[in-house]
Amino acid sequence: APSFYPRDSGNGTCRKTKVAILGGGVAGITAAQALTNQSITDFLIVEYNGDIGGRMVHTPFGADQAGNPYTVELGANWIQGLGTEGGPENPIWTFGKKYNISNTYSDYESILTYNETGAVDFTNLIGDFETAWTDFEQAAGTILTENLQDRSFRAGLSQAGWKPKKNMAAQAAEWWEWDFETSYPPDESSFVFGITGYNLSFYQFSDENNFVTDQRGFNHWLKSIASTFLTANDTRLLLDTIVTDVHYSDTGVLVTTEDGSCIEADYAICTFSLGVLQNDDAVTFHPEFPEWKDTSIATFQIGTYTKIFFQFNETFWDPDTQFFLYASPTTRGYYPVWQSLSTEGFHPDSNIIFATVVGREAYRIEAQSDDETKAEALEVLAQMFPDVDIPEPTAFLYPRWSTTPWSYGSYSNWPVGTTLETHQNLRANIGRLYFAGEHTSTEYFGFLHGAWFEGREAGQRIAGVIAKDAEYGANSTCKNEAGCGDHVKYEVLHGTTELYEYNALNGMGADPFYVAGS
Ligand SMILES: Cc1cc2nc3c(=O)[nH]c(=O)nc-3n(C[C@H](O)[C@H](O)[C@H](O)COP(=O)(O)OP(=O)(O)OC[C@H]3O[C@@H](n4cnc5c(N)ncnc54)[C@H](O)[C@@H]3O)c2cc1C
Repeated sequence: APSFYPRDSGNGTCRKTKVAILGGGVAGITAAQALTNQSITDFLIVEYNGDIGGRMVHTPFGADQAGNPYTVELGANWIQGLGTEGGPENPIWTFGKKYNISNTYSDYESILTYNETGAVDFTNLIGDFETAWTDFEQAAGTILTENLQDRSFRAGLSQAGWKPKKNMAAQAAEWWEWDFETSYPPDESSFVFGITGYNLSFYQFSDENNFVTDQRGFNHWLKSIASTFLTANDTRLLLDTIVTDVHYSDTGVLVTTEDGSCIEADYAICTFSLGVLQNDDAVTFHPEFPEWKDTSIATFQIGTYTKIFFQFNETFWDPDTQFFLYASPTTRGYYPVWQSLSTEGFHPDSNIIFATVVGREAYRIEAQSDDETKAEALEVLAQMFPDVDIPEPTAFLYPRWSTTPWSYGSYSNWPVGTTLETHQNLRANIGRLYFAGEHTSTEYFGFLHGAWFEGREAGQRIAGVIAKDAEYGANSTCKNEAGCGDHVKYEVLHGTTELYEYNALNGMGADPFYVAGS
């Protein structure tokens, strides 16, 4: 073994495999499927939790009339951008249909607005924001085409005439349109890549978002896919196994786990979240990452998106409305969106509603106790519904994504002034260590489908290079659009992204210029 490998601690030797897949979320399972499809069955999936699915995770909550709990999603909940007849389709939508995942169209027009005095209609501001969107998306297109400097989403908005300033209703409308999706404020988000990301999911596929209500859990589709190539107690799936160290080189990868065992692999695919990669206490990589990789990990952002669930003994809000938007008089993003599940198509008569907070408010709320959060949220409901004597919830819970040790955040976002080169360095392999996950997706970062495409890409790249090395070799076809084996990477980063760089080698195989209705 290479000299940097730690000596075997026990009397045994490390378990050996061709490909170690680190993480059993969407990217990990899709990578395993891609390997299987190319006849590479010698792999191991190493997963922290007792189940696969990663950030697509559910929990029992509250009780129905028969006393059985509902299933609610703590992480991913929507299929975002479905697809059109004959057009490209979001793979999550394809599998959702295939495995009969129950879901309901999220009607963003089904919204009532509130402030601290109760119901007040400021839906016109949502309309104003959307009018500005059609203007500023053109400006982003110009920046992209002419290789100009990126700016903040805030700057883009302002130049299109959208200036919410201290108007808290306008701030709430803006939060609803932007932060709710990206979990970052416009001030901290890239203008150009905010627009390309939006276009590639919502113009390329479709502008529909369908909310999953399946009582088997959203991840049922992923488990169904896994069951096509993993047997019931497949010894290639190592659950409840925490990776602590990864030693990598040009010849192999050694993975050590908390229980003291180790895996020696020819290749590895690390699908850990950007939050895990950024956290010094999570997993240690040996040698330390080179400057180009380290810079990209430090540059991109991982947000926090927190859903706070309540069950009451009655539905005191309008049961026919899906969304309730609240404008706090003092704090942007303070319990801003409430979503009813006690509504036709969801879980009618369940008396369940949940609030969503993101970013700094999410950090604040995740750091406080359940009781503190419950009291704040009930006070907001009392302002929204002044005629209602708000009852104590019969069930209450929320996850703490910002401190979850296998995720450290919810999903990634691109900050101001990033380039495709910076992001490509997040994707690129170092020696035999490859990376995949929602955060490595140039086209669909933040989404389940981003993780799906990137997992497949990593599996195909490795399968391709193994086939070449096996020397059936020179003529074997590389089943990967962007090539097999090593990714492109950039030791020196340029200030902007040239138009020709929008290509599959940099993860942008699709056209970033999708426009509404295309
Ligand atoms: C609150 C929230 C809401 C979201 N909403 C949506 C949505 O509505 N629609 C949508 O498309 N996307 C949504 N997303 C994003 C979506 O969940 C992710 O893009 C996707 O699940 C990421 O998959 P992945 O395979 O890249 O990463 P992960 O799912 O994080 O998989 C990585 C795996 O690695 C494991 N792991 C981590 N550390 C270790 C370790 N040390 N040892 C062993 N294993 C380890 C983890 O347990 C995990 O299973 C949401 C995410 C969150 C958190």
